[in-house]
Amino acid sequence: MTMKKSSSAGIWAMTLKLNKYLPRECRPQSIIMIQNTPSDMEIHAMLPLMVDVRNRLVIVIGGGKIAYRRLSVFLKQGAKIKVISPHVIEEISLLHAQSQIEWKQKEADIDDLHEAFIIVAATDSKEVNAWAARKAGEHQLVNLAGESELGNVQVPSFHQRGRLTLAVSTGGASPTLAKNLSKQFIDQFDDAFFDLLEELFKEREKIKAADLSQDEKKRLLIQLAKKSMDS
Ligand SMILES: C[C@@]1(CC(=O)O)c2cc3[nH]c(cc4nc(cc5[nH]c(cc(n2)[C@H]1CCC(=O)O)[C@@](C)(CC(=O)O)[C@@H]5CCC(=O)O)C(CC(=O)O)=C4CCC(=O)O)c(CCC(=O)O)c3CC(=O)O
Ligand SMILES: NC(=O)C1=CN([C@@H]2O[C@H](COP(=O)(O)OP(=O)(O)OC[C@H]3O[C@@H](n4cnc5c(N)ncnc54)[C@H](O)[C@@H]3O)[C@@H](O)[C@H]2O)C=CC1
Repeated sequence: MTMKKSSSAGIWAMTLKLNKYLPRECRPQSIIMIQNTPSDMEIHAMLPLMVDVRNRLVIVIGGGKIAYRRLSVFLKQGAKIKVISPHVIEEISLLHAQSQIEWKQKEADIDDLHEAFIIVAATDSKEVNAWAARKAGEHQLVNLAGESELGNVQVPSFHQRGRLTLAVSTGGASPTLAKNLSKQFIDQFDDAFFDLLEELFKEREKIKAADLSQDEKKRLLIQLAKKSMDS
Protein backbone atom coordinates (compact mmCIF):
# COMPACT_ATOMS: atom_id res chain seq x y z
CA MET A 1 0.00 0.00 0.00
CA THR A 2 1.33 3.44 -0.94
CA MET A 3 0.96 4.94 2.54
CA LYS A 4 3.42 2.46 3.96
CA LYS A 5 6.25 3.64 1.72
CA SER A 6 6.90 6.66 3.87
CA SER A 7 7.02 4.68 7.12
CA SER A 8 10.32 4.51 8.95
CA ALA A 9 10.52 0.80 8.19
CA GLY A 10 10.21 1.60 4.47
CA ILE A 11 12.98 4.18 4.64
CA TRP A 12 15.15 1.74 6.55
CA ALA A 13 14.64 -0.93 3.91
CA MET A 14 15.38 1.51 1.10
CA THR A 15 18.52 2.72 2.84
CA LEU A 16 19.72 -0.81 3.46
CA LYS A 17 19.31 -1.55 -0.22
CA LEU A 18 21.35 1.54 -1.06
CA ASN A 19 24.05 0.51 1.38
CA LYS A 20 25.49 -2.09 -0.92
CA TYR A 21 26.30 0.59 -3.49
CA LEU A 22 28.13 2.77 -0.98
CA PRO A 23 31.81 2.34 -0.09
CA ARG A 24 32.03 0.72 3.36
CA GLU A 25 33.40 3.89 5.02
CA CYS A 26 30.43 5.95 3.75
CA ARG A 27 27.73 3.57 5.02
CA PRO A 28 25.64 4.82 7.90
CA GLN A 29 26.77 3.27 11.19
CA SER A 30 23.34 2.84 12.72
CA ILE A 31 19.67 3.18 11.96
CA ILE A 32 19.58 6.42 13.98
CA MET A 33 21.81 8.09 11.43
CA ILE A 34 19.60 7.24 8.46
CA GLN A 35 16.28 7.76 10.15
CA ASN A 36 14.62 10.82 8.63
CA THR A 37 11.01 10.26 9.59
CA PRO A 38 10.19 12.10 12.81
CA SER A 39 8.71 9.95 15.54
CA ASP A 40 5.16 10.44 16.80
CA MET A 41 6.65 12.11 19.86
CA GLU A 42 8.40 14.71 17.70
CA ILE A 43 5.31 15.56 15.65
CA HIS A 44 2.82 17.68 17.51
CA ALA A 45 -0.34 15.85 16.56
CA MET A 46 -3.54 17.30 17.97
CA LEU A 47 -6.28 15.57 19.93
CA PRO A 48 -9.44 14.83 17.92
CA LEU A 49 -12.61 15.73 19.83
CA MET A 50 -16.29 15.92 18.88
CA VAL A 51 -17.40 19.43 19.78
CA ASP A 52 -21.01 20.53 20.20
CA VAL A 53 -21.12 24.01 18.65
CA ARG A 54 -24.91 24.42 18.64
CA ASN A 55 -25.83 27.98 19.63
CA ARG A 56 -22.22 28.79 20.37
CA LEU A 57 -20.73 31.92 18.83
CA VAL A 58 -18.12 31.52 16.11
CA ILE A 59 -16.37 34.72 15.06
CA VAL A 60 -14.97 34.56 11.54
CA ILE A 61 -12.41 37.22 10.70
CA GLY A 62 -12.22 37.66 6.94
CA GLY A 63 -14.84 37.26 4.25
CA GLY A 64 -13.14 35.35 1.41
CA LYS A 65 -13.69 31.83 0.10
CA ILE A 66 -11.82 30.16 2.96
CA ALA A 67 -13.84 32.10 5.54
CA TYR A 68 -16.96 30.93 3.70
CA ARG A 69 -15.81 27.30 3.66
CA ARG A 70 -15.15 27.36 7.40
CA LEU A 71 -18.35 29.18 8.38
CA SER A 72 -20.48 26.85 6.23
CA VAL A 73 -19.33 23.91 8.35
CA PHE A 74 -20.04 25.65 11.65
CA LEU A 75 -23.37 26.96 10.40
CA LYS A 76 -24.47 23.48 9.35
CA GLN A 77 -23.62 22.26 12.84
CA GLY A 78 -25.90 24.89 14.39
CA ALA A 79 -23.40 27.52 15.54
CA LYS A 80 -24.12 31.25 15.56
CA ILE A 81 -21.84 32.96 13.08
CA LYS A 82 -20.55 36.51 13.13
CA VAL A 83 -18.31 37.58 10.25
CA ILE A 84 -15.99 40.55 10.77
CA SER A 85 -14.64 41.80 7.48
CA PRO A 86 -14.68 44.99 5.41
CA HIS A 87 -15.53 42.96 2.30
CA VAL A 88 -17.23 39.60 1.83
CA ILE A 89 -17.82 37.32 -1.14
CA GLU A 90 -21.30 37.01 -2.59
CA GLU A 91 -22.08 33.72 -0.81
CA ILE A 92 -21.47 35.33 2.60
CA SER A 93 -23.37 38.43 1.65
CA LEU A 94 -26.33 36.24 0.67
CA LEU A 95 -26.31 34.37 4.01
CA HIS A 96 -26.28 37.74 5.74
CA ALA A 97 -29.19 38.99 3.61
CA GLN A 98 -31.11 35.85 4.61
CA SER A 99 -30.36 36.59 8.30
CA GLN A 100 -28.55 33.26 8.64
CA ILE A 101 -25.39 34.97 9.88
CA GLU A 102 -24.30 38.33 11.27
CA TRP A 103 -21.80 40.49 9.39
CA LYS A 104 -19.93 43.46 10.81
CA GLN A 105 -18.55 45.35 7.84
CA LYS A 106 -15.24 46.51 9.30
CA GLU A 107 -11.74 45.43 10.18
CA ALA A 108 -11.46 43.23 13.24
CA ASP A 109 -10.53 44.78 16.57
CA ILE A 110 -10.05 43.45 20.06
CA ASP A 111 -13.68 43.99 21.12
CA ASP A 112 -14.82 41.55 18.43
CA LEU A 113 -12.99 38.65 20.02
CA HIS A 114 -14.22 38.54 23.62
CA GLU A 115 -17.55 36.77 23.30
CA ALA A 116 -16.44 34.06 20.85
CA PHE A 117 -16.38 30.36 21.69
CA ILE A 118 -14.32 29.79 18.54
CA ILE A 119 -12.33 32.37 16.59
CA VAL A 120 -11.54 31.63 12.96
CA ALA A 121 -8.89 33.89 11.44
CA ALA A 122 -9.11 33.60 7.68
CA THR A 123 -7.95 36.93 6.31
CA ASP A 124 -5.33 37.26 3.60
CA SER A 125 -3.07 39.07 6.09
CA LYS A 126 -0.68 36.92 8.13
CA GLU A 127 -0.32 39.80 10.57
CA VAL A 128 -4.06 40.07 11.23
CA ASN A 129 -4.41 36.29 11.63
CA ALA A 130 -1.43 36.14 14.00
CA TRP A 131 -2.84 39.12 15.94
CA ALA A 132 -6.12 37.24 16.46
CA ALA A 133 -4.22 34.21 17.77
CA ARG A 134 -2.23 36.41 20.17
CA LYS A 135 -5.21 38.33 21.46
CA ALA A 136 -7.52 35.37 21.94
CA GLY A 137 -8.33 34.52 25.53
CA GLU A 138 -6.81 31.52 27.23
CA HIS A 139 -10.13 29.66 27.13
CA GLN A 140 -11.01 30.32 23.52
CA LEU A 141 -10.51 28.01 20.56
CA VAL A 142 -8.62 29.60 17.67
CA ASN A 143 -8.29 28.35 14.11
CA LEU A 144 -5.98 30.02 11.61
CA ALA A 145 -6.62 29.22 7.95
CA GLY A 146 -2.91 29.71 7.20
CA GLU A 147 -0.12 29.23 9.78
CA SER A 148 -2.46 27.02 11.76
CA GLU A 149 0.27 26.21 14.29
CA LEU A 150 -0.35 29.66 15.85
CA GLY A 151 -3.87 28.57 16.80
CA ASN A 152 -5.03 25.68 18.97
CA VAL A 153 -7.52 24.03 16.60
CA GLN A 154 -7.08 22.54 13.13
CA VAL A 155 -9.89 21.51 10.85
CA PRO A 156 -9.77 17.95 9.51
CA SER A 157 -11.48 16.69 6.39
CA PHE A 158 -14.60 14.91 7.54
CA HIS A 159 -17.77 13.17 6.42
CA GLN A 160 -20.82 12.62 8.55
CA ARG A 161 -23.69 10.32 7.82
CA GLY A 162 -26.18 9.24 10.39
CA ARG A 163 -24.27 8.54 13.58
CA LEU A 164 -20.97 7.93 11.80
CA THR A 165 -18.30 10.61 11.63
CA LEU A 166 -15.06 9.94 9.80
CA ALA A 167 -12.38 12.59 10.01
CA VAL A 168 -8.89 12.63 8.57
CA SER A 169 -6.13 15.03 9.46
CA THR A 170 -2.68 15.01 7.95
CA GLY A 171 -1.56 17.75 10.34
CA GLY A 172 -0.85 20.14 7.50
CA ALA A 173 1.10 17.63 5.39
CA SER A 174 -1.49 17.50 2.61
CA PRO A 175 -5.07 18.77 2.97
CA THR A 176 -5.78 17.30 -0.48
CA LEU A 177 -4.70 13.86 0.67
CA ALA A 178 -6.87 14.23 3.79
CA LYS A 179 -9.81 15.10 1.53
CA ASN A 180 -9.23 12.09 -0.74
CA LEU A 181 -8.73 9.67 2.14
CA SER A 182 -11.83 10.74 4.06
CA LYS A 183 -13.88 10.33 0.86
CA GLN A 184 -12.43 6.86 0.26
CA PHE A 185 -13.21 5.83 3.82
CA ILE A 186 -16.82 7.01 3.88
CA ASP A 187 -17.47 5.40 0.49
CA GLN A 188 -16.81 1.98 2.04
CA PHE A 189 -20.14 2.09 3.90
CA ASP A 190 -23.43 1.29 2.24
CA ASP A 191 -27.01 2.21 3.24
CA ALA A 192 -27.44 -1.04 5.18
CA PHE A 193 -24.55 -0.09 7.45
CA PHE A 194 -26.23 3.16 8.50
CA ASP A 195 -29.49 1.30 9.23
CA LEU A 196 -27.49 -1.17 11.31
CA LEU A 197 -25.84 1.66 13.24
CA GLU A 198 -29.23 3.13 14.06
CA GLU A 199 -30.45 -0.27 15.23
CA LEU A 200 -27.34 -0.68 17.38
CA PHE A 201 -27.97 2.68 18.98
CA LYS A 202 -31.51 1.71 19.95
CA GLU A 203 -30.44 -1.70 21.27
CA ARG A 204 -27.65 -0.14 23.27
CA GLU A 205 -29.99 2.41 24.84
CA LYS A 206 -32.25 -0.47 25.91
CA ILE A 207 -29.38 -2.39 27.48
CA LYS A 208 -28.11 0.72 29.24
CA ALA A 209 -31.55 1.34 30.75
CA ALA A 210 -32.09 -2.29 31.76
CA ASP A 211 -32.06 -3.39 35.37
CA LEU A 212 -28.81 -5.35 35.11
CA SER A 213 -25.41 -5.24 36.74
CA GLN A 214 -22.67 -3.13 35.08
CA ASP A 215 -20.76 -6.30 34.21
CA GLU A 216 -23.79 -7.91 32.61
CA LYS A 217 -24.52 -4.73 30.60
CA LYS A 218 -20.93 -4.59 29.39
CA ARG A 219 -21.06 -8.25 28.37
CA LEU A 220 -24.28 -7.72 26.39
CA LEU A 221 -22.98 -4.55 24.72
CA ILE A 222 -19.77 -6.24 23.60
CA GLN A 223 -21.79 -9.20 22.34
CA LEU A 224 -24.03 -6.80 20.40
CA ALA A 225 -21.06 -5.14 18.72
CA LYS A 226 -19.52 -8.53 17.84
CA LYS A 227 -22.78 -9.78 16.36
CA SER A 228 -23.08 -6.67 14.18
CA MET A 229 -19.52 -7.05 12.92
CA ASP A 230 -20.19 -10.66 11.92
CA SER A 231 -23.41 -9.85 10.10
C1 LIG B 1 -3.69 23.35 8.56
C2 LIG B 1 -5.01 23.48 7.82
C3 LIG B 1 -5.77 24.66 8.39
C4 LIG B 1 -6.80 24.46 9.44
O1 LIG B 1 -6.81 23.60 10.26
O2 LIG B 1 -7.67 25.28 9.48
C5 LIG B 1 -4.91 23.80 6.36
C6 LIG B 1 -4.02 24.68 5.83
C7 LIG B 1 -3.81 24.98 4.48
N1 LIG B 1 -4.52 24.41 3.43
C8 LIG B 1 -4.02 24.88 2.26
C9 LIG B 1 -4.44 24.48 0.99
C10 LIG B 1 -5.52 23.65 0.67
N2 LIG B 1 -6.49 23.24 1.57
C11 LIG B 1 -7.39 22.47 0.90
C12 LIG B 1 -8.53 21.87 1.48
C13 LIG B 1 -8.79 21.71 2.81
N3 LIG B 1 -7.97 22.13 3.83
C14 LIG B 1 -8.44 21.69 5.02
C15 LIG B 1 -7.77 21.77 6.24
C16 LIG B 1 -6.55 22.36 6.49
N4 LIG B 1 -5.88 23.16 5.66
C17 LIG B 1 -5.83 22.19 7.80
C18 LIG B 1 -4.92 20.96 7.75
C19 LIG B 1 -5.68 19.67 7.50
C20 LIG B 1 -4.79 18.53 7.10
O3 LIG B 1 -3.62 18.68 6.83
O4 LIG B 1 -5.29 17.39 7.07
C21 LIG B 1 -9.71 20.93 4.86
C22 LIG B 1 -9.47 19.48 5.25
C23 LIG B 1 -10.85 21.49 5.72
C24 LIG B 1 -11.22 22.92 5.36
O5 LIG B 1 -10.38 23.75 5.05
O6 LIG B 1 -12.41 23.19 5.43
C25 LIG B 1 -10.05 21.13 3.35
C26 LIG B 1 -10.57 19.89 2.62
C27 LIG B 1 -12.04 19.83 2.88
C28 LIG B 1 -12.72 18.61 2.31
O7 LIG B 1 -12.61 17.53 2.86
O8 LIG B 1 -13.46 18.77 1.32
C29 LIG B 1 -7.00 22.38 -0.46
C30 LIG B 1 -7.74 21.57 -1.51
C31 LIG B 1 -9.09 22.11 -1.86
O9 LIG B 1 -9.39 23.29 -1.60
O10 LIG B 1 -9.83 21.33 -2.47
C32 LIG B 1 -5.83 23.13 -0.62
C33 LIG B 1 -4.97 23.32 -1.88
C34 LIG B 1 -4.13 22.06 -2.17
C35 LIG B 1 -3.29 21.54 -1.01
O11 LIG B 1 -2.47 22.29 -0.45
O12 LIG B 1 -3.45 20.36 -0.69
C36 LIG B 1 -2.99 25.81 2.55
C37 LIG B 1 -2.16 26.53 1.52
C38 LIG B 1 -2.80 27.89 1.21
C39 LIG B 1 -1.94 28.74 0.32
O13 LIG B 1 -1.91 28.45 -0.89
O14 LIG B 1 -1.29 29.64 0.86
C40 LIG B 1 -2.90 25.91 3.94
C41 LIG B 1 -2.02 26.83 4.76
C42 LIG B 1 -0.72 26.20 5.11
O15 LIG B 1 -0.47 25.01 4.86
O16 LIG B 1 0.08 26.97 5.67
N1 LIG C 1 -7.12 26.24 5.21
C1 LIG C 1 -7.21 26.14 3.92
O1 LIG C 1 -7.73 25.18 3.43
C2 LIG C 1 -6.66 27.21 3.05
C3 LIG C 1 -6.16 28.34 3.63
N2 LIG C 1 -5.77 29.38 2.85
C4 LIG C 1 -5.35 30.60 3.59
O2 LIG C 1 -6.58 31.27 3.96
C5 LIG C 1 -6.42 32.67 3.92
C6 LIG C 1 -7.62 33.36 3.26
O3 LIG C 1 -7.75 32.90 1.94
P1 LIG C 1 -8.92 33.47 0.99
O4 LIG C 1 -10.24 33.29 1.63
O5 LIG C 1 -8.69 32.88 -0.34
O6 LIG C 1 -8.55 35.04 0.97
P2 LIG C 1 -9.31 36.28 0.31
O7 LIG C 1 -8.27 37.22 -0.17
O8 LIG C 1 -10.36 35.79 -0.67
O9 LIG C 1 -10.09 36.94 1.52
C7 LIG C 1 -9.47 37.65 2.52
C8 LIG C 1 -10.54 38.36 3.32
O10 LIG C 1 -9.96 38.93 4.49
C9 LIG C 1 -10.58 40.19 4.71
N3 LIG C 1 -9.71 41.01 5.56
C10 LIG C 1 -8.50 41.54 5.27
N4 LIG C 1 -8.03 42.25 6.33
C11 LIG C 1 -8.95 42.14 7.31
C12 LIG C 1 -9.03 42.66 8.65
N5 LIG C 1 -8.07 43.42 9.16
N6 LIG C 1 -10.12 42.34 9.39
C13 LIG C 1 -11.11 41.58 8.88
N7 LIG C 1 -11.07 41.08 7.60
C14 LIG C 1 -10.02 41.36 6.84
C15 LIG C 1 -10.79 40.75 3.32
O11 LIG C 1 -11.77 41.78 3.32
C16 LIG C 1 -11.25 39.48 2.59
O12 LIG C 1 -12.64 39.31 2.73
C17 LIG C 1 -5.09 32.91 3.23
O13 LIG C 1 -4.22 33.36 4.26
C18 LIG C 1 -4.59 31.57 2.73
O14 LIG C 1 -3.23 31.38 2.98
C19 LIG C 1 -5.90 29.35 1.51
C20 LIG C 1 -6.34 28.22 0.86
C21 LIG C 1 -6.73 27.04 1.59
